[in-house]
Amino acid sequence: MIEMKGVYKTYPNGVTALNGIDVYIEQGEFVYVVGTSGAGKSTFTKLMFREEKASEGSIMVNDYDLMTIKERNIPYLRRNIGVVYQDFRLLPKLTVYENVAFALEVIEESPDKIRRRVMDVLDQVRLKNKARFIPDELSGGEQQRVSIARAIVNHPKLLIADEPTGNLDPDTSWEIMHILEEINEKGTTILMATHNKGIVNTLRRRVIAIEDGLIVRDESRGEYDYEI
Ligand SMILES: Nc1ncnc2c1ncn2[C@@H]1O[C@H](COP(=O)(O)OP(=O)(O)OP(=O)(O)O)[C@@H](O)[C@H]1O
Repeated sequence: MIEMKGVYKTYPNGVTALNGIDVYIEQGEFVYVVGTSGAGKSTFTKLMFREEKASEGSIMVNDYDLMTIKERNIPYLRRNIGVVYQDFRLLPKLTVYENVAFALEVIEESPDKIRRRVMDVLDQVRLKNKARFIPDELSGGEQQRVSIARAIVNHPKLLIADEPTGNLDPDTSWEIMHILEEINEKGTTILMATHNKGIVNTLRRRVIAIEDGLIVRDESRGEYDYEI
């Protein structure tokens, strides 16, 4: 569950990226966040895992109050949130297996549990056969699937994807979308910032449009509605 009320974000350089956001997202929803470049989409998503802190307003994510959360509790908030980026952000010297296991090792799961869970999740993104490869030996779509596996290995309630298909060709982008849909069907909330008109207009879901730091449109089964 995500709830924002009267949320403003002004960066230290004086740029106001969010201008009074009110939104409620239920557990299990699939939401696209659309808007022109610089509209505030990334800022909106970054507030949810406390990558950035709001300047004003209230934000609740999975029962955490993000305005009052203590620094030492932020890692616990983040255990329930997976994040996927346009540029994958894998560790280049680690194998596929190690990139995914890393997220569990830092929370000190037992080796047995780690092995089982990593192979399960690699199976889910159809990369079990490439567990020993390093990122450079994979295609862009495969790298993005590793980054999705890493994001969901801990069973997060929320998966944030910031332009996950931005660096991929159309076929590969659809592959990624089908995986995100499967993850959503298992109950994970998905929040996806995107410029991909074809995907938004085909795979109809809730669309939140942001312009100049404000939500200007919020429709279930909405449209992309921009030229780019
Ligand atoms: N760390 C930062 N410091 C200062 N200003 C920032 C910072 N991050 C973003 N901004 C500014 O905040 C505004 C919103 O940026 P944001 O990245 O949220 O937009 P966006 O909608 O995600 O854009 P894009 O589609 O290009 O990724 C822009 O004017 C941007 O320059």
